[in-house]
Amino acid sequence: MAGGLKAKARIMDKEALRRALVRIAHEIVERNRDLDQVAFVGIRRRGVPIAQRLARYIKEFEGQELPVGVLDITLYRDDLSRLSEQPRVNNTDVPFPIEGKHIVLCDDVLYTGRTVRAALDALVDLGRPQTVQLAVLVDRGHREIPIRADYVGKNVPTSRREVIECRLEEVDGVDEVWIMEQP
Ligand SMILES: O=P(O)(O)OC[C@H]1O[C@H](OP(=O)(O)OP(=O)(O)O)[C@H](O)[C@@H]1O
Ligand SMILES: O=c1cc[nH]c(=O)[nH]1
Repeated sequence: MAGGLKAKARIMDKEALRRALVRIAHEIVERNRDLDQVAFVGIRRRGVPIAQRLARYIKEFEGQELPVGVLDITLYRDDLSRLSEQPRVNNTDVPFPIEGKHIVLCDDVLYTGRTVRAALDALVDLGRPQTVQLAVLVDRGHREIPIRADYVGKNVPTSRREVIECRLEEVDGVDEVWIMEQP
């Protein structure tokens, strides 16, 4: 649980989370007729299991295995100077050409949009995709730059004092989404 924050409400449980990602997987298939040109890129950390799960669902429905890469955007964040941690070693791992591909960029929460902006910077350093589409589990609003998601698991109106906490089995040992607030 995030330090100093109080749990306010659980807004998604394991089943709701599964249903949201299954729906997004179907939407991706519907929107991308040339599925063999689609690849996933997850933003570390929790965007990675989301990308892996979407690829797994598409394999189950369509029998098609799609590549999954990992983007570590720490060094691209425009608020890097405000982060308390030292910049981490860049753990980006996109082991396929993104040139001409339809890239589905995945993250858990979309808030100001600055993480996604940084991810776009990191992506274009790797090549020139045909399109970049954005999939997020939760869109909580409050954008500070003109970024929007193509696929949204759940739109959650929030106040700025609140924080959305996505917990995923692969990282946190449990699948659920909470609204947290300052005490
Ligand atoms: O739209 P933004 O304002 O950029 O916020 C969204 C980002 O914030 C969180 O990451 P955070 O930097 O908190 O690190 P984490 O992945 O360790 O949770 C979340 O995972 C998103 O990547
Ligand atoms: O509420 C928020 C905002 C940014 N990142 C999160 O994970 N939650």
